[in-house]
Amino acid sequence: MSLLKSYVSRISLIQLISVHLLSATMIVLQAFLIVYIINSIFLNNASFLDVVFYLIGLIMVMSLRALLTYTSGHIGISLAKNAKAKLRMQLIHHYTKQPIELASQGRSGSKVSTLLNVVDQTDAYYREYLPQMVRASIVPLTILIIMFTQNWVSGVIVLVTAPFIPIFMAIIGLKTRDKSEEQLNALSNFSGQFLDSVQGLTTLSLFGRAHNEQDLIEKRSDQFRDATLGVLKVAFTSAFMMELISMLSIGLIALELAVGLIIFDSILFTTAFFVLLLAPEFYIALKDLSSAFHSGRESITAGKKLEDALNEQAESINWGDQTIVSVPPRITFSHVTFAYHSEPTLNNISTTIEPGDNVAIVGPSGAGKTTFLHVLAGLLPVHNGTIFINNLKQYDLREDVWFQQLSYITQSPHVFAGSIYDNIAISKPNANFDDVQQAADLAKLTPLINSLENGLETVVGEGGRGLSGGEKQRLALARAFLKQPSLILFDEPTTGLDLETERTLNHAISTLSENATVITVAHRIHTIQSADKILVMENGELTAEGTDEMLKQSSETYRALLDRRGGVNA
Ligand SMILES: Nc1ncnc2c1ncn2[C@@H]1O[C@H](COP(=O)(O)OP(=O)(O)OP(=O)(O)O)[C@@H](O)[C@H]1O
Repeated sequence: MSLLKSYVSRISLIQLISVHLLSATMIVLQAFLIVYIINSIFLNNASFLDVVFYLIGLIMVMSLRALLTYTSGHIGISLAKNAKAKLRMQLIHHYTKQPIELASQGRSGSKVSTLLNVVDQTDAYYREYLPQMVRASIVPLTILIIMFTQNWVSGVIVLVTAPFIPIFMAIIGLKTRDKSEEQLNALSNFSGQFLDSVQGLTTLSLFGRAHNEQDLIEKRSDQFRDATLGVLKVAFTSAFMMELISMLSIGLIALELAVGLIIFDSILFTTAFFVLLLAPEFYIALKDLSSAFHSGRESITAGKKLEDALNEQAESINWGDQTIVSVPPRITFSHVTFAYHSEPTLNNISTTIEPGDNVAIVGPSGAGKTTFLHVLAGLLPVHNGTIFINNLKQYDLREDVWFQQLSYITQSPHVFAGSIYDNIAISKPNANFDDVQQAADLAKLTPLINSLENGLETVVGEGGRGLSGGEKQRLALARAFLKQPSLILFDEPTTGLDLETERTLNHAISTLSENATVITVAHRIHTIQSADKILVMENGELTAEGTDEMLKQSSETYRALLDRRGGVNA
């Protein structure tokens, strides 16, 4: 609730209050003019000319009322538009700021659903709930005061019956809160299931599970339909109850007025008529509030969900404002520890990597090699200890300065939906066409590009042409050639690449390493043995480091690793 409220500006609130104060005045004026005109024509036998000014006045009041209703709606719509845009920006900012450990936890489908559907559900709060709340706190009160001044008995009837509407609203509100939470969860599950299934369709088909997944999607879709119908059921019951209460109340007022007018002769016709015209206006304002309250409840639930999503916190890195003076930098790990959960994944790691070094990280699966690269890259925060870059604490550096120095070639580089050109240029936004072409050439992408009808402009990624594992690696290399980083982190593909791609990779990395430090999670004997320094990791610890020659003598684990790769005597 407070999140949604925080997007309501004071100016919009003042505008809404002014519009509804004016609107309340118009309602009273309209009833007065109708009573006056009818009384003049039917009881005082006035001519058309006698009342023509009042008629013009009535038309103007009615038009103004319509204009005020439109203005109130317009304020609500622009409030909703601005708030939704800000909410989406806040969410995107939050998601992009999340360290990869948190980013990889949540399902993408549910995040997409939060960003699109849940934000959309807040719409009703600004468009209906808020304007109606303002209206309901001004219009009924004004009418009630006027009624008391005219005929206190009618005022008392309204005062006694009116609380039933908020009481019902509160009961229904409690019921809809659970129902709309149910509906939002069902929608989020449905979206998550659908996106995950589409993304994993190949795997599912290979395991013959596509039909099971289809059934699951159908089940989730049914759950969402049932939850929606549940919400609608409550909404219809609520509308029926509101209608009943207001009809009975207006009937009661009419009866009381009729008794006063006909039997006791204690009330004037004009007063009775005036009160009778105002009574429905009183209940209309409350009924509108009740239906707005219903949509508002859904929005408030959505707001809570958004608040939860925004409050989902993981330790993030607070970067400083220092720059790197000399590149490639000297990198020093001093007692660095990192844990995804309770057990440390990197445990008390200390080592120094000299500028221009070619370092290989080896170790059994799950030893923490990739995590080492993530932590050094600044994608995961160090929990204990410090990484020094040229004697400066890493986090004292400016974030953009640090990432400017870095290229990280993962095992499966991401290909964005866009042209090959855009996918390469992403690493250096101000690059010109020749730079991009040269980078593609150095990464040996040119034969592929030349074989395509649209060349560098060929659309790849989602909605475009697919790329093979080797082609993705070359694309990542082209990004690195374009960027010319001073530090290259490379997670060597474990899957067998064809000889040509492997040769290209070797050649490209050695060209890039002429002006950069290269740290590779290495799987191939050649990479390991040609490294200046090898780090041996086991269970998150750095158990040995040195050259191939040194480690063959001193490290049992290293010998075993080489042995398994058939390279102990290489
Ligand atoms: N996002 C994550 N959340 C929780 N635990 C994780 C996460 N990523 C990795 N781990 C765990 O951390 C440990 C180290 O993983 P890491 O990927 O760094 O190992 P690795 O040495 O690179 O393994 P491999 O050679 O198989 O790629 C593993 O036990 C892994 O299960």
